[in-house]
Amino acid sequence: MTWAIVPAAGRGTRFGGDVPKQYLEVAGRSVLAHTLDALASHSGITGLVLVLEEGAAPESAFRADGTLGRPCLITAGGASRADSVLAGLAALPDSVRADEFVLVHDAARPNLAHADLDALLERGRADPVGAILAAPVRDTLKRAGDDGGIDGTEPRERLWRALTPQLFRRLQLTRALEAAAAAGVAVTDEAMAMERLGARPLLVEGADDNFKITTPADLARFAFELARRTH
Ligand SMILES: Nc1ccn([C@@H]2O[C@H](COP(=O)(O)OP(=O)(O)OP(=O)(O)O)[C@@H](O)[C@H]2O)c(=O)n1
Ligand SMILES: C[C@](O)(CO)[C@H](O)COP(=O)(O)O
Repeated sequence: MTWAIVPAAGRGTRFGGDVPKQYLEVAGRSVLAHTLDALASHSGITGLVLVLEEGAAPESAFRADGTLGRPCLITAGGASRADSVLAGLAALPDSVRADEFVLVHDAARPNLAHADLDALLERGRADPVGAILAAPVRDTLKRAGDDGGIDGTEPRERLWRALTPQLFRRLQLTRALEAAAAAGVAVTDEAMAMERLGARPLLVEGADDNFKITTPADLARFAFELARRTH
């Protein structure tokens, strides 16, 4: 069984608007509530650590009536996603051993399928280091010039898009994130912090529709995907 850390302390600046995107509603529930349910409804998840912006009201985040059916601890995040993940790691119960795998999943990725979680947990736990869900790049990649013209085409062989959840051992991930912070390196995912220390986490292919809600178009896409799945 695995604890899940859910970084949800972002402001959603690229999305725009006054309400951070994780609190916007789709089908009557917040994006965050959909994400928490996707995790809490999986039998392999022991509990969740929800990382919210300092001072955020948990009740505004999700149904606070305990209907998740799993322990859900709440802690304050930090200025960066990495800071928030470190806060989530520190908030895990003492019962979560240093060598125990924990997973980190973006609150902004509500469309997580249990089949992907199954694959990550099974293959990640069998790896010495851990694993991440990822999707192979399938489009041609262009490098842009300052004038908006194409400077060139980048080789896409063996390029993958990192998704979440990402699965690593509690102490190893904590130390990797702390080392990156101490070196002044802004890591954009957990794997990057591990890679810096020479680790080679396993890539586990995940569904393309486990996308991150970053812009309004992504929210509309999630609403469509949810309607398609539930009707
Ligand atoms: N200081 C931060 C920044 C981000 N996140 C979380 O990390 C996830 C992925 O980050 P992103 O999509 O970049 O969210 P925001 O930082 O809110 O978006 P933006 O960069 O557009 O402001 C989100 O669930 C977000 O809430 C966090 O917990 N703490
Ligand atoms: C962790 C992540 O979702 C993997 O793709 C991504 O790096 C988050 O980046 P963001 O800029 O914090 O959204």
